[in-house]
Amino acid sequence: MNDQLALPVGITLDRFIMRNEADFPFATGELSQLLRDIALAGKIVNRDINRGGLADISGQFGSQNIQGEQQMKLDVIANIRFIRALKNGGEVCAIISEEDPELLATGNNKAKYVVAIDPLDGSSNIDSNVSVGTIFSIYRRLTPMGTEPNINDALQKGRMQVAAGYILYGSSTMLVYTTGRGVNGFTYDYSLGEFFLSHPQVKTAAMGDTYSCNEGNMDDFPASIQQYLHKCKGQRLTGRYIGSLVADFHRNLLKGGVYLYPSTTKNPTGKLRLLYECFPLAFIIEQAGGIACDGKGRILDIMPSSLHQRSPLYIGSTKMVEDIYSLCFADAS
Ligand SMILES: O=P(O)(O)OC[C@H]1O[C@](O)(COP(=O)(O)O)[C@@H](O)[C@@H]1O
Ligand SMILES: [Mg+2]
Ligand SMILES: [Mg+2]
Repeated sequence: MNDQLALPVGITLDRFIMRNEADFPFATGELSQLLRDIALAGKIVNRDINRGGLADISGQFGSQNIQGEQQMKLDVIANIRFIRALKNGGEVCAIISEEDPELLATGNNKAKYVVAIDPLDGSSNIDSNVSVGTIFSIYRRLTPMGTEPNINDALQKGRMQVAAGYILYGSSTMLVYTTGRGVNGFTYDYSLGEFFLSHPQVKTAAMGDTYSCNEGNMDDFPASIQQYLHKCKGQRLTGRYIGSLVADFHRNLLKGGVYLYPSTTKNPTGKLRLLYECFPLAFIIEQAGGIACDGKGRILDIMPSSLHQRSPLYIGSTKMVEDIYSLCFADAS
């Protein structure tokens, strides 16, 4: 009997986390518990998103976030769910969220970790039933345990992340993360309420045939990027742009490709935010064998100076990002 067809393969997220804990000699279980807290909040938000078209949670919330963006109801709901799960979990002393202007101290001053989070990525797609996501990044605090956390705990280089990941709410729901030992993907089985390992040790191709970019802004892009996009067309590469960073990133991660969000006149320093969009995805792509840069250097080497700092982002298959980088470099010199 071919049991491949009969039983779901892969171990549960919980068991995987436990096994991986053994890789860290000084592990105390706090990071494992924090990952479980995030997965639980993800399941709850997944349920909310599945109901996304129903009147009570669709549409705008009626307020703006610090980025000047209209908040969708699901932005606010997802933000509340994740902040509650992180506070109640007890492993996090401070949170940086796209939806909150300031650093949020959780009151767990004995806690070791700081989390930066984009509770709902792809907000412009929420009401049209297109894939959206959640992006998270985890650091060890710099201030002593037991004291009040402060902004320095949040303003660390991307290289200092101890873990990062995203949840993709798409045709299936997936959790993809790294703790610096490769990238693993888990698919949610609704009938069992469990995430199962479905994509072990994900590696991205050095060269892909897909580029993702909002070409509507083409005339605003730096000359080097316009040159690169013309080159992509010349090579008959495929243009794919969902408009949800997590979804575009995930496709390119699995199939090879590059995602570009350059600076524009509207966003001269880029649109995407370093702490809870660029840094976590850069950590994942580097663990999967790809790279991420801002046109001047590696994203993970940037030292942030503000919580909601933006950056241009070029991320994906190594050969494609290196191509962009050398054009940007030539343009700058
Ligand atoms: O509409 P644009 O300018 O192409 O921007 C789309 C990009 O902005 C984002 O929606 C920004 O993220 P949020 O939805 O979390 O604000 C990305 O997901 C997406 O890739
Ligand atoms: Mg986002
Ligand atoms: Mg968002």
